[in-house]
Amino acid sequence: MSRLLASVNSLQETELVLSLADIIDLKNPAMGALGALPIEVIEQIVRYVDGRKPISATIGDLVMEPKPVLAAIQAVAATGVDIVKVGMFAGEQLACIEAIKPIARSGTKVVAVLFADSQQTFLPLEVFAEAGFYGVMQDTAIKNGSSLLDHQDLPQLRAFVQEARVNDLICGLAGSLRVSDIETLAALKPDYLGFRSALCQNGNRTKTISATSAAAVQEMLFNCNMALKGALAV
Ligand SMILES: O=C[C@H](O)COP(=O)(O)O
Repeated sequence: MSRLLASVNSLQETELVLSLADIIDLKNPAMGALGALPIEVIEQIVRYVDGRKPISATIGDLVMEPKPVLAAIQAVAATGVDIVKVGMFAGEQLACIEAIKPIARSGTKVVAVLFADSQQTFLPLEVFAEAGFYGVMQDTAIKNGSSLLDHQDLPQLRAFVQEARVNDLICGLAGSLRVSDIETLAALKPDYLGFRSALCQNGNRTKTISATSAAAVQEMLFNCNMALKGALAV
């Protein structure tokens, strides 16, 4: 079953999705694909959620330089979130992975976010597994309405999910996903599907979350999971 990751930017939005989402993802969409929220806001939401759902949080759209990336991960992890999401933006990716390795291997759950719309070739996922990362996800860096499926075809995404599984990495798919993409992507059985745009008013990720849109996403994913479960049982 694929779980629902919902990206929120405030306590109010957290309240709105708490019962619908499986993972509460904290980010500031106005500051980029993985825009970071202020540490105080993350702390406030961690206190409010109080363990009822797992929480992930982003460190911002940072150029890959070991020192600032590591410092940002440590600051976000110290808030008590369960998972820290780190975008594999341009820069010294391998040096950053090496710098993250000691904290990832000693228990900080780090998820590497790979960008399907970037020109860079993905590193083999075993690099992240070897460094102790908790998981990997695909997302899009440029939020112009084009979705993950505009950049990766199904065989590529299926191979990504399988490669993650073989390497014991939690695997997520996101990138301006629409309700109509859910059936196709849930069939690949990633651990979670991530949403922001589809939850918001008019599908605009910088607007606030609409309860109706969030419910529609949750209902579709629930129905697809149930159908897949039924198909397995037959
Ligand atoms: O982690 C998931 C993202 O927040 C997805 O955002 P998006 O649907 O606007 O691309």
